[in-house]
Amino acid sequence: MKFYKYQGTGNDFVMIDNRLGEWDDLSIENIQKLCDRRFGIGADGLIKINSAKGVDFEVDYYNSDGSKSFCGNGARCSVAFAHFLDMIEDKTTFTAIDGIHEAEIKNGIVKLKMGNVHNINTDGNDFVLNTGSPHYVKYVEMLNNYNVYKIGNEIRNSETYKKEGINVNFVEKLSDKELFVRTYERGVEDETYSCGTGVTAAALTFMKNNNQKFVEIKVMGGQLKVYAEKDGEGFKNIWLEGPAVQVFKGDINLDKA
Ligand SMILES: N[C@H](CCC[C@H](N)C(=O)O)C(=O)O
Repeated sequence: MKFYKYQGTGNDFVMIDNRLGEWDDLSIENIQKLCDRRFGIGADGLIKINSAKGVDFEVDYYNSDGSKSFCGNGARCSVAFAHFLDMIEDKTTFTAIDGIHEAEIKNGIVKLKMGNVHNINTDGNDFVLNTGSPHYVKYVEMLNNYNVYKIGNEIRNSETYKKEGINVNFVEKLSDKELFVRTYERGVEDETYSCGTGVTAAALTFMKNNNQKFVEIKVMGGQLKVYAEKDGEGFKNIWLEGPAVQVFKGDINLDKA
């Protein structure tokens, strides 16, 4: 199997050009093996780029445990991959598990339009919302020293959330214009260096209390930007912007993975 390895602010993916459907039957066990950081290629997730009617392509995302979801950073990397394959120029429309997305790419920076968010719920002093995947958002102090794995794992597996699972984001306000976000990701079952839908969720919980339309987000793997407009209790015209990089390419014999 020919693969490409991409990363978006440290959230990393095995990327496969599946436009001919050669890997439609890729098993969950094989996806887990390919994502394994000791016995496989190693990644937070695997993405198949499929052909799709009426749009440029389909982004078919799997977490490293084989579960499916929408992935913001993965979608951004998919746009960079499609551009690399000369499937698109600087603008695209594609489909994913949560619906149709527009995106733009310029000099390796991908700007992805996220789905609208109709409401932000609360759980105690914390927030719960869906930005294409489900997110829990908790504001904390001194995030650098915070036990993201322990607390994130506890919330993700709590009575309320354990059935469907939820991504758990910890947020520290650095200034009126910048947040620091660390995320425990469902389906990876660990902290990742960046979570696109997660930083979007964090940004919206921040913007709901002020009139900003832009937030800079520091993540473990770099910097992301989120733009959004208030729309009643929710937000519309939400964009996630940041780098997407092809790290290497290769061939792997699935039988031996
Ligand atoms: N683990 C997430 C999907 C990937 C989200 C994250 N990698 C992103 O960039 O949005 C979930 O199961 O909902």
